Amino acid sequence: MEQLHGVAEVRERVAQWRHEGHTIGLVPTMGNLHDGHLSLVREARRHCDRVVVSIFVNPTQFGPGEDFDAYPRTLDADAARLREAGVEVLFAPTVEAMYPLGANRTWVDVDALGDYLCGADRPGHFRGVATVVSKLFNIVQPDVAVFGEKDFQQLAILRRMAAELLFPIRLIGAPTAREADGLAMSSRNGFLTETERARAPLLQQHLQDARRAVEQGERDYRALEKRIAVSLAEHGFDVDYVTVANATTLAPAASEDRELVIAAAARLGRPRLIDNLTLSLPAA
Ligand SMILES: Nc1ncnc2c1ncn2[C@@H]1O[C@H](COP(=O)(O)OP(=O)(O)OP(=O)(O)O)[C@@H](O)[C@H]1O
Ligand SMILES: CC(C)(CO)[C@@H](O)C(=O)[O-]
Ligand code: BAL
Repeated sequence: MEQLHGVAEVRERVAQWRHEGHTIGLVPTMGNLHDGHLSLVREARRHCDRVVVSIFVNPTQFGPGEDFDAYPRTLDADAARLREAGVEVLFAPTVEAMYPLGANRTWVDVDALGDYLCGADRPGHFRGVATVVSKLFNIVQPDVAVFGEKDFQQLAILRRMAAELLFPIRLIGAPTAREADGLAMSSRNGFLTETERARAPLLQQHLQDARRAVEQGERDYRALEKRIAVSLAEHGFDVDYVTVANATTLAPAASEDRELVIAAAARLGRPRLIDNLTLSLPAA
């Protein structure tokens, strides 16, 4: 596995691969890799014969007071895992490489989809994500890019961005990898204390309770969201949101919507955890 830090080096390697007739998959990450990330690598491998994983803790998607400085940076351990997984290139750029003119003035901002869920609590977050992913797409120019469904809103925004900006890249969503007790894997789980870690699967369990209620006919989604949020708070979560949303628009679901996503974000001690479930209701 090659470890590249410069934009020009990556472009050169990709040009060589193209010349040799290879297909290229990209898996963008912020590092501190876990089995969820490796499942994205395996998915990329299913579609392409050359895989690039990027590791970049992108400053423009963190708001003031968020954990940019504290975000775990474990490049050597990550590189070892990727080498073992058979990845061809690890692209780990510096901030200067990704933002060559300093403070960024060119932004990719996807309207509307960013207004809900995490977008409401993290203003500017998805603008930072869409901008940096555009830069990565521009550098690597992959055939396929793989993202996790754990970040459901991110995936929806990036799909829209790729379609509207005419990136000739197929975006693939990969299912959320979970610990044995159902907790969605996340780099930030490492910040949980032992007691918090034992409680953390309750987030997923509450989403399953909500899904069961909807399957059994509950259509007062606002009341359901409130019930779930109150119960999470009683279990020690500091809830940002619990939302039953339209899976396409991400707006709060109406009773006639059929494709739903039930999503939540809540702080448990230090980290903010997110999770979601999707649900298709039969035509009314
Ligand atoms: N449990 C998981 N299963 C599948 N994909 C995941 C999982 N966790 C993260 N991903 C995906 O990996 C990619 C990189 O995410 P990232 O590096 O932010 O990891 P993370 O563990 O989500 O970190 P954090 O939650 O602390 O931001 C994203 O596409 C994300 O959706
Ligand atoms: C897609 C991404 C790598 C962009 O920085 C990040 O938002 C993430 O890790 O999900
Ligand atoms: N996986 C989401 C990236 C972030 O929380 O900034």
